[in-house]
Amino acid sequence: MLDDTSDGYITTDGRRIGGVLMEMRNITLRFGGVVAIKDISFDIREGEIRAIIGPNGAGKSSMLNVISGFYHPQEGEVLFEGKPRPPMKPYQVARQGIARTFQNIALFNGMSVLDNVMTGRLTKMNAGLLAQGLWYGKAEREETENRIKAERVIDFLEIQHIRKTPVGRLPYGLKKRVELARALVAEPRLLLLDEPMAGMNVEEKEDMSRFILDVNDEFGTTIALIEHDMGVVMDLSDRVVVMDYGKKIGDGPPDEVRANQDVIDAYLGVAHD
Ligand SMILES: Nc1ncnc2c1ncn2[C@@H]1O[C@H](COP(=O)(O)OP(=O)(O)OP(=O)(O)O)[C@@H](O)[C@H]1O
Repeated sequence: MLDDTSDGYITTDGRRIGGVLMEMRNITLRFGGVVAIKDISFDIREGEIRAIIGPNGAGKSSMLNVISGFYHPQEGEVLFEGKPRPPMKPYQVARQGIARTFQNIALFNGMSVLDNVMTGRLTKMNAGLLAQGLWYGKAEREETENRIKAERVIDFLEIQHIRKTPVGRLPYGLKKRVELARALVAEPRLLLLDEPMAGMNVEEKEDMSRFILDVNDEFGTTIALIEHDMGVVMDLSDRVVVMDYGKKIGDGPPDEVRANQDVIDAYLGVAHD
C-alpha cells in the first residue's frame, strides 16, 4: 500500500520502501536560451524503483545528469539524505554511492567482461599506487575482495560464460548487462539507469526488466531510470515522474500516471497551451 508517511511503506509484492533518499526541489536547468528543466520537484525513496519518462526532448537526460551531479541547476536544490548537496565532481558523487549506466554504452571494447566489471570498483579502492608499492598486503587484499565482488555480480547477472570475452565482440543486449554489472559492483545506494532498454529487442527487454527487478530485490538497491518508452517501465516501477517540454506533468504510481490525461496527451502529441 502506498501512503505518504516519511517512514516509507510496504509494496503489494512485500518489498519495503524507506524514507526519502534524494529530493529534487524546484530544479530549473537552462542551456543558454533553452530551458531543459522548468521548476521540477520530486523525491526518490530508499529501496524503490523510480522511473522518469517522457517523449523526446522532454528533459529526462538533463534530469538524470542533475541527479548524477554532472549538471548543476541554475535554480533549486538537490538534497541527499536530507542535506543539500553542493555542486560536486562526478567522482565525489560516485563516492556518495551513486552509480550510473549510459545511453550509449561506455565500456572498454578491447577489455574482457571481467576487467570491465572490475573498473566499477575503482571508486572503492583505498590503496593508491604508492600504497600498492609500499604496502603490498593491503593492495593485495583489496584486489582479492574486488575480484570476489565482481565475480558475485557476474554470476548474479548470468554472464559467467562470457567473463573472458572482449566486450567489443558481444551483442548489444549483453553489453548493456555488462554495463549494469559494472555499475552494480560499486555497491551503489542509488543506481541510475539511462534508457536501459533502448535499442533492445523484446526478449532483451524482458531480460533486462527481470535483472533490474532482481537487483532491487536482492541488493535492496534504490534505482532511478529514465526511459522513452512508457510501456516497458510501467511494470517495473513503484512510482513514475512524467516530463514533457521540461515540465513535470505527472508523478505517482504507474496506474495513476497511465490514467493521467496530460500524460496521455503528451504521448499522443496533443498540443497544450
Ligand atoms: N548540452 C546541451 N546543450 C544545449 N541544449 C541541450 C543540451 N542538453 C539538452 N539540451 C536541450 O534540452 C532539452 C531537453 O533535452 P534532454 O536530452 O534532456 O531530453 P530527453 O528527454 O532526454 O530527450 P531524448 O529522449 O530525446 O533523449 C532539449 O531541448 C535539448 O535540445
